[in-house]
Amino acid sequence: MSREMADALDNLPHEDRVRSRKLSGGVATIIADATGLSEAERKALEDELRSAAMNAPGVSEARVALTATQTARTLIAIGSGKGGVGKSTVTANLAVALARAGKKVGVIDADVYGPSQPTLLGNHSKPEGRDDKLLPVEAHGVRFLSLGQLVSPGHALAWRGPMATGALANLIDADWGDTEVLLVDLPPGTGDVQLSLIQRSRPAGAVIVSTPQDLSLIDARRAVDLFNKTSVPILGVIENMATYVCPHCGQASHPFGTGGAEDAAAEMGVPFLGRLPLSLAIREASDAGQPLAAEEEIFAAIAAKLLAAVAH
Ligand SMILES: Nc1ncnc2c1ncn2[C@@H]1O[C@H](COP(=O)(O)OP(=O)(O)OP(=O)(O)O)[C@@H](O)[C@H]1O
Repeated sequence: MSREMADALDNLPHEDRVRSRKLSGGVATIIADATGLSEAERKALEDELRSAAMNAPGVSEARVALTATQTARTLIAIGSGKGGVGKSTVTANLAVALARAGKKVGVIDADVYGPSQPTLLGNHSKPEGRDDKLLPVEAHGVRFLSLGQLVSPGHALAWRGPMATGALANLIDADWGDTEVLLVDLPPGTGDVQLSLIQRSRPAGAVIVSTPQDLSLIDARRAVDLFNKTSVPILGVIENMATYVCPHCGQASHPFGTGGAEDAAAEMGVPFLGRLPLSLAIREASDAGQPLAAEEEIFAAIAAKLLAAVAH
């Protein structure tokens, strides 16, 4: 290789990202580090390096390889055995708590029966597409995509297997950029839709949300079984709608019992992450799209436990 050629490849753009360069038989091979870049930025980096290399004397072909193209991202599935236990509410609050703890957080709302994250997170805008990929929208420092954004408002979803899986694939393969933790709000239940969604998204772990009473716990056990069957580790169980404190007299009562989910978690040998009260403030904050307006401390503690669980 002549001195001139070597110099030409020495003057590539994005020097800080170029890890190696080689010129052999007219073929330039450049390896660059694309850590943390979005899909569009990666493409721009690749294009600029290729055209700069092609302009170097003696180069007839340029190959550019990008490393670290996948950000190390932890996908966590949030499931429940049955509907209405507050899985979506817990997901939204947990996401914002994780963001406040300094994590780059995304939420995928895969609830085919009732995608509610746009309401819970208070942002009903539609995601745009770039390079054939969806760009998540943002609210409260959390990026999110919802199946609900893909249809017009008020249209019932209840998609069947292949359609749901296909739509979810678009959400998972979206341009999540440097997102570190991605929570997937699964549809309630343990049927085929859930099974294929779990297999498709291959989460690093799962969290089960349950109310404290027996019937809900039987279903929660089924959800645990489903994750065991698919070899997804259970990161823990969250008990929702436990104690109710009367806003007028301050007396605590337990409409759905209390402690049931903690006992069941112990019996199943899975961690217990925390307990949330049945609270008007949580319901009002959810309806208003203001997650963490209520019970911020409990959600922060659960988020910390969850981060510790995925670190192991
Ligand atoms: N701890 C709580 N205290 C008071 N209300 C709650 C609490 N958790 C959830 N809710 C309310 O319960 C209802 C159901 O919650 P949510 O939609 O999160 O449940 P879900 O398990 O995701 O249900 P589905 O999967 O069937 O949509 C909502 O109106 C929500 O505001």
